[in-house]
Amino acid sequence: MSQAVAVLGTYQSEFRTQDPHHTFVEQAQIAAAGAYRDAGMTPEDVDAVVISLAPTFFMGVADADRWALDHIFGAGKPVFRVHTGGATGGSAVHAANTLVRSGLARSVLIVGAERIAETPDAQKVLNIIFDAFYERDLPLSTNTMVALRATTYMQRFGYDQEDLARVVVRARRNAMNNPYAHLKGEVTIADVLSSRMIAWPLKLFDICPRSSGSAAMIVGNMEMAKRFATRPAFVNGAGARTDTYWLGDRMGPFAESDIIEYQLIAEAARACFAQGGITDPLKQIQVAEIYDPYSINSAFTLEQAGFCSRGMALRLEREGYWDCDGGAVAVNPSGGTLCTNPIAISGLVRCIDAANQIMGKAGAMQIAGVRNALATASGGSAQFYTCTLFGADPYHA
Ligand SMILES: CC(=O)CC(=O)SCCNC(=O)CCNC(=O)[C@H](O)C(C)(C)COP(=O)(O)OP(=O)(O)OC[C@H]1O[C@@H](n2cnc3c(N)ncnc32)[C@H](O)[C@@H]1OP(=O)(O)O
Repeated sequence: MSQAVAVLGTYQSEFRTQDPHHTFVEQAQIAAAGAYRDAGMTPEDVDAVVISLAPTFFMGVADADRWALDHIFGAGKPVFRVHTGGATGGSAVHAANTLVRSGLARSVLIVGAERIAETPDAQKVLNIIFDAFYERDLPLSTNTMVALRATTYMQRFGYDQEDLARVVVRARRNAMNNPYAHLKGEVTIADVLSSRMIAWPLKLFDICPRSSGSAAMIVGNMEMAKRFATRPAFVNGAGARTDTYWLGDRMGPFAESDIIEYQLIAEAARACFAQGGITDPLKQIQVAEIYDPYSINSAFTLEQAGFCSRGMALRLEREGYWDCDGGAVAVNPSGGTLCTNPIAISGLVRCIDAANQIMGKAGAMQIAGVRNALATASGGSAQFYTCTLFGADPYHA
């Protein structure tokens, strides 16, 4: 029988544009030590390490995971590096979950760090994730790619830039309660609409910043949970799906999936919810930490994951459906990826914020009575999707 998997400790740093006082390995070590401290554990209590690390170009060192290994207490243990673009942190949690659930490890440290803003123009680096022959010269970047998706979605469902702006206003307001958030503050719809145009319809405030910082989580089996945790969160579902590399095969009448609406996240969510006993996400999930690097992204994910029907998320936003105070589901009490995006660990931070809600450790972000919390991630230009469900009790499907 598979083992129940519990979150035993978490750590995240404050996020900012640059962190000139620490190297990448120092950031990673601070996070690992922080998670050990939080769990009351030492490195000897952990059997394996998963490193959450997206493109290493941003660190200026090839294979920065190797550089960090000694500093995160990884030497002498099995170590796995995971990389699925923006979904990296979600996939890293899934890898650790698999190691513990299968009985191969009693407990696993997941750790990573990011310093994307040290690259003068991150979009030039992000451009090389696209196919060299057919796509790269278009020219695509994450900003233009998502703008393409946003334009089509808005046209399909009749939305305007104000609908996008409303998401930003909620995210920045929520982030006021998050001591670790990069961008926060009370901004108005007018502020968002008048911010600098980057790629129509996305303006500066519709787009995530480039964030530096680090994060870590320790997961363990029931025996470790009894030793080290008084109120653990349980990893009750881990669903993931991967799309083809080729953008052209995800568009048009003959496409097998729809890149515009993040169709594959529906399958990832279905698999995740089936494992965790969720049949009606809107009724059973109290907090959703959605990976939303752009104001448009949470709409795709909420719809595909079954919180509302297609094309409805931004209409429900107008009615406060996703608000922390009085909404149907508290979406991104942390402010989400729109306020903080350290790509290599953004998915991990979503998981930490969701798990902390279950463990009652979310501080000023805490939502009352959380029994189930969802964390999502997407990356590699919408090629990889992960959904992770945390619960207050272990669930056996
Ligand atoms: C879905 C996936 O596949 C995976 C993904 O996650 S896709 C997203 C990946 N991330 C990105 O593509 C990064 C997107 N962001 C950017 O490209 C840039 O931040 C930007 C074009 C929006 C702005 O660039 P810029 O003006 O050169 O800003 P940058 O040099 O980063 O930062 C300068 C200042 O602006 C601030 N800033 C950056 N982005 C901001 C934003 N969106 N709103 C408000 N302020 C912002 C920074 O905090 C910084 O202020 P401080 O110096 O006080 O720290």
